[in-house]
Amino acid sequence: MDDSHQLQEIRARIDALDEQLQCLINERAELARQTAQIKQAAGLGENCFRPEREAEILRRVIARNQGPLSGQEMARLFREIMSACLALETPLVIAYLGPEGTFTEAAALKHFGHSVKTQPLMAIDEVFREVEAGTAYYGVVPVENSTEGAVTHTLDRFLVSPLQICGEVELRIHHHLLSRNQTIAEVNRLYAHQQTLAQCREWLDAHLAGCERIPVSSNGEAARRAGDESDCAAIASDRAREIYGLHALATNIEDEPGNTTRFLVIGSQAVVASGNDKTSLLVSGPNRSGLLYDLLSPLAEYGISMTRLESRPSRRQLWEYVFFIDVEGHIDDSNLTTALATLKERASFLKLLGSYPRAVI
Ligand SMILES: O=C(O)C(=O)C[C@]1(C(=O)O)C=C[C@@H](O)C=C1
Repeated sequence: MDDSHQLQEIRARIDALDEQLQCLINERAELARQTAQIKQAAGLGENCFRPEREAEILRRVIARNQGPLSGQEMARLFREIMSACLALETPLVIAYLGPEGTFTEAAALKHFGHSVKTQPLMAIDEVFREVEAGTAYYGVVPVENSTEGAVTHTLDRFLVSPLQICGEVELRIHHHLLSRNQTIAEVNRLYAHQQTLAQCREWLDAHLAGCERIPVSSNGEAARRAGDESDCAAIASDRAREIYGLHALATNIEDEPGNTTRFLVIGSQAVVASGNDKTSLLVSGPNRSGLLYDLLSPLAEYGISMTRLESRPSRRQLWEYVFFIDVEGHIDDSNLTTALATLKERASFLKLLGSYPRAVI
């Protein structure tokens, strides 16, 4: 049956708009290329990625959006346009905790868009090393989960690394039970990252009580094994299911429906203020009564909101701790600069891990 006249008319208007959009996107790409030439001529380095500028653009897209597409959806489209524009300037290499199909890969692509070159590595430590060596411009590593708390490997690595935090990514985590088999009854062994096993504990106790649970380095690795071996399953993402050709025996098996993981973008670049930023610090002092109070009170005094506090063994002295603190604001904000000067006088060790834009998408 022929398409109606009305349908043809609407499609003609869509075609005309697509043509305009395509011209406008290319015009934008040409301008982005010019910004790269200016930055390079001014000796601002070969890395043209500007986290603060991207965050400002994405926030503006969301603020002015009128629908029917949602602000987040529109921001994701602009995220990809900027990613393609940047790829014309510098092909960014992003190292992440792999293998392919991990949530860290999804976080890296959410933050940088799909026009970057991703480099999967098998351990958090390797991601830090690759960025420290300059082989990758940035790295993406998990830092905390809303159900299970801190990723201690990442925190501990900041004690010795010269890298800065250049950004954060938040990702809703959905876990699926994946296998080559068609039924749960055929599954005798289960692979997943230790944190994932913990995030699905109640579901596993109810549905796979007798099954051996084997922690592995990542959910991507778990899915890879489930693709190679019979009578086993993995807990991993939908992307891992696609990559390793597995069946979903059960979907969304995480115990907490709001399960979210926060990732950090690490690099060697100090990021300029974007207008809505966070700053991360590492601080410690000799154990004494009131130490933590003394370290935190300058923040309260200067009206700085703390979004996170985590303690870890200092690894220098028994029962001495370092505190990882996230606050709102940028290090160039005068109240934060003053508060940190006071804090520094009271601490034996203070390291600024970086100021960076709050996650936008
Ligand atoms: O404004 C710049 O400095 C650009 O390089 C352009 C642009 C963009 O596409 O808008 C591209 C990459 C940067 O990360 C930020 C913005």
